Amino acid sequence: MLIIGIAGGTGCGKTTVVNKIINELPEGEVGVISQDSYYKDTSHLNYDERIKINFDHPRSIDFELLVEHLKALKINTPVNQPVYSFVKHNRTGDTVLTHPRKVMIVEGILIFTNPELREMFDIKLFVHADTDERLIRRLKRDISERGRDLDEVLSRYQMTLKPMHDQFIEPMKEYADMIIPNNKHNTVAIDIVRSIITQKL
Ligand SMILES: Nc1ncnc2c1ncn2[C@@H]1O[C@H](COP(=O)(O)OP(=O)(O)O)[C@@H](O)[C@H]1O
Ligand SMILES: Nc1ccn([C@@H]2O[C@H](COP(=O)(O)O)[C@@H](O)[C@H]2O)c(=O)n1
Repeated sequence: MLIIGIAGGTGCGKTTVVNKIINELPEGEVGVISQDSYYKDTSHLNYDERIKINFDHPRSIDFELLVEHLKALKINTPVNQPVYSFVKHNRTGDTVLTHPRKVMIVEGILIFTNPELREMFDIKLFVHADTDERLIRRLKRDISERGRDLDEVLSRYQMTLKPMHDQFIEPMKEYADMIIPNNKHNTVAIDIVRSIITQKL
């Protein structure tokens, strides 16, 4: 199994890049695990307590479960990926049965911060988009898809997102094998990654 890690700040385009990579590959050959599915369970908290969580800090992620799942997939065992709700700030209780594939892509803002997980990646990619571009994209996406409003996005940005990005995410570029510039849609980089995957299939 080839395991590819794709990191980068919120709104840089990780999900978009992954979808473009897999869209033109044979179905069933490449699997995806999203770090977002592994936000810790917050059922013990009420909604007002949940919205105060710093979701840009590594401690908000259940890395133990993520590593356990990736190890299971490596030995050909399917896993139940949790489903996460950005509206409720919690896991929904549903899971998605995820089968092992020849190539597994793991994507998420903080995936290179955990040494055990980082060591599991055969290839590490970092998607870069400028800070202002990412904020604009995040605003539009969170308002249209994640049940947020302007104030929510901007206050989260100032209070936690930006400081955590500077402290934990940007320094992870150091570990990347390749940085994908994504201020504009980058078809060349996507073709390169797709051809690396195709060689493995
Ligand atoms: N290169 C790009 N140019 C313009 N918009 C983009 C680009 N890449 C992604 N987007 C848009 O930005 C938003 C965030 O992208 P997404 O892939 O969800 O980012 P991430 O997974 O890194 O948070 C989405 O609405 C997506 O359509
Ligand atoms: N309940 C939550 C959980 C996470 N976030 C934000 O999601 C961002 C990471 O996801 P991307 O798809 O954008 O990479 C991260 O910056 C968290 O602030 C949230 O808003 N609410």
